[in-house]
Amino acid sequence: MGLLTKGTPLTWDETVPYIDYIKKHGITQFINMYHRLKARHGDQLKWGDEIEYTIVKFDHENKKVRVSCRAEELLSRLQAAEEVNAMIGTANRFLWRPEFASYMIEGTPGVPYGGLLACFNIVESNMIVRRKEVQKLLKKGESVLSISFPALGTPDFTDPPTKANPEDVDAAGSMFWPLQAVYLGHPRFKNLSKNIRGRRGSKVAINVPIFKDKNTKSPYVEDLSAYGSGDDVSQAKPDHIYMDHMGFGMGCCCLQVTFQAVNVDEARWLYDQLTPITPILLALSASTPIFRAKLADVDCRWDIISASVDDRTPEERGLEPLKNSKWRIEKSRYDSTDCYIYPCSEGYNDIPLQYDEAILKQLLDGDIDEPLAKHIAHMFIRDPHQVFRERIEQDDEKSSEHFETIQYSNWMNMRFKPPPPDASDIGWRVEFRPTEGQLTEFENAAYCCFVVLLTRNGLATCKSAPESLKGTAKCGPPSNDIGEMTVNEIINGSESGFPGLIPLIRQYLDSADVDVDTRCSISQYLNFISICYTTGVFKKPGIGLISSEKINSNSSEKAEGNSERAHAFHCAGRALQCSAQNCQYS
Ligand SMILES: Nc1ncnc2c1ncn2[C@@H]1O[C@H](COP(=O)(O)OP(=O)(O)OP(=O)(O)O)[C@@H](O)[C@H]1O
Ligand SMILES: N[C@@H](CCC(=O)O)C(=O)O
Ligand SMILES: N[C@@H](CS)C(=O)O
Repeated sequence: MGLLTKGTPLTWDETVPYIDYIKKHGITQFINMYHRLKARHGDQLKWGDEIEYTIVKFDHENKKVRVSCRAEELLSRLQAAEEVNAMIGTANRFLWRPEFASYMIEGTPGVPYGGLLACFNIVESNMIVRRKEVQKLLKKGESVLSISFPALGTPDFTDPPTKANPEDVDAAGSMFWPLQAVYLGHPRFKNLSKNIRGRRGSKVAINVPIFKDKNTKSPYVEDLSAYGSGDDVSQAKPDHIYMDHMGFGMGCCCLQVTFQAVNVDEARWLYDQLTPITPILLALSASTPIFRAKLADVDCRWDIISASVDDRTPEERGLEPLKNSKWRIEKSRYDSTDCYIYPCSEGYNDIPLQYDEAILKQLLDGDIDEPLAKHIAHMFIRDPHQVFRERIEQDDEKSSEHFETIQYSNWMNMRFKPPPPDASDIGWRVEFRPTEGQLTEFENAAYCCFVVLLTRNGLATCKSAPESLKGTAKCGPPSNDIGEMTVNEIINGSESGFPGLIPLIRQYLDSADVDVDTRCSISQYLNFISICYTTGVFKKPGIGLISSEKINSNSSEKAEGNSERAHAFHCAGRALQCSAQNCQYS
């Protein structure tokens, strides 16, 4: 959902003179916050899921499904219940927040779950009732999906009807994506897309490999003349599905899980331990094989979102010699993490990190230890895209807004989240972000509980978090105990001796105090993940920490096994059928 403060948003050109100021103060805010909260200890394990939903509308007469752009109206009704609960002092069962698109809403449990294993038994039912809560407000023909809509950006994909206008700067110049499909109830989303375009110097270009069957022409070149011409289509590549707006990525649905750690050290350790799991969960949960109603040769949203917010200049992308930009940047700001942050993980950091020396120095001078300072400095190579005129001057002792504007627009597979400055009951957290939204509550609950259970299980065979960061000298060199395994072996165990994540979780449950009913629910989740067919999607997986370079190569190799997987759709017997032009339920 991101940072939703309000004010008069600056355009990209208006932002430029303030960039250095905002970064400097963002870092000061982080330093102040870190020292104020670093000793915070004893927070309970808490966790919660976030599901992004798409509202659709069926037009049975014309056999067509469109997205229904009613998020703002639905949210005002869903959120009204929160206000009433606040007045009468009752806990919320759910919380509802806006997301990028005008057809999307995000739902979370009203309060985070706690450490009891019995919580695993209410996750799915909370998700079921959460969906019902929305369904109650839907109009005839409307439905709510927790997967990404496959026909985004096709002509006539919205209800009410809208039309893209490449001349509209507010719509970031897209020839497919109408402004009305962006959530306009908060300036964040329109502003981000406009300013990403402003910084990049052109609209974003997303090219996804098309799936080729025997009838697909080779090369496959789409006739885009009905949409635009000249500059509008100049970035479209043959053999690819072309898209040109942030919404094609950010308008996809994901399932995220946030954990609260006992203290900052544990949060940093958890961040590192979960990082190698992220590409595996992305592959397992892959459920986005169709873009602009065309079958793609990838089945995840990841590369599409990554390209959809890629604000790097041509110089930063390596297309032109460096002249005005400071450096080449390897990746978009939505991508995988580049470094571990727990001190004992430092030996695994083998990707050269870019950072501004002055920013790193500011952090080190502010007594932030080196691994954390480098992580923050590396995030701060990105410029802010959401600056409000009234909020430039801030009290750096009290506010963390300049820090958060950059932190919340570094959309990485993991996020390390300091406690909010104004909420004393929330501790240091990490967010697990790669998982794709699934069609059913059962699947969403299964992936969510699986990730949470991994954190209970000492993250499989890994050592538990050392007691204190002061022990860094005893960390020792990086382990060589690394083997190559398929996802199937990682999940279910390998002949080479790795027991597998699911058997390890089962072992843990055998020794834990868990009631029969909860154990039964968890067993079904584990069985589902265990049998969900996985091919050797990764060439270089590992368990525990592996080098950060390997994690990144895993991410880029994720598409390799795709042709062997009939997309994740078979796992749940889904009935959504898509032709080249649109999607329908059979
Ligand atoms: N103290 C807490 N500990 C752990 N999880 C929490 C805590 N408070 C809220 N959550 C859970 O964190 C999730 C996201 O809540 P939060 O308000 O932090 O969102 P956010 O920071 O805006 O999210 P995002 O990073 O996706 O933009 C929800 O699932 C919620 O239940
Ligand atoms: N919709 C985005 C995530 C949005 C966010 O950053 O919360 C996704 O599918 O990853
Ligand atoms: N979830 C995204 C959508 S742009 C954000 O607000 O950061």
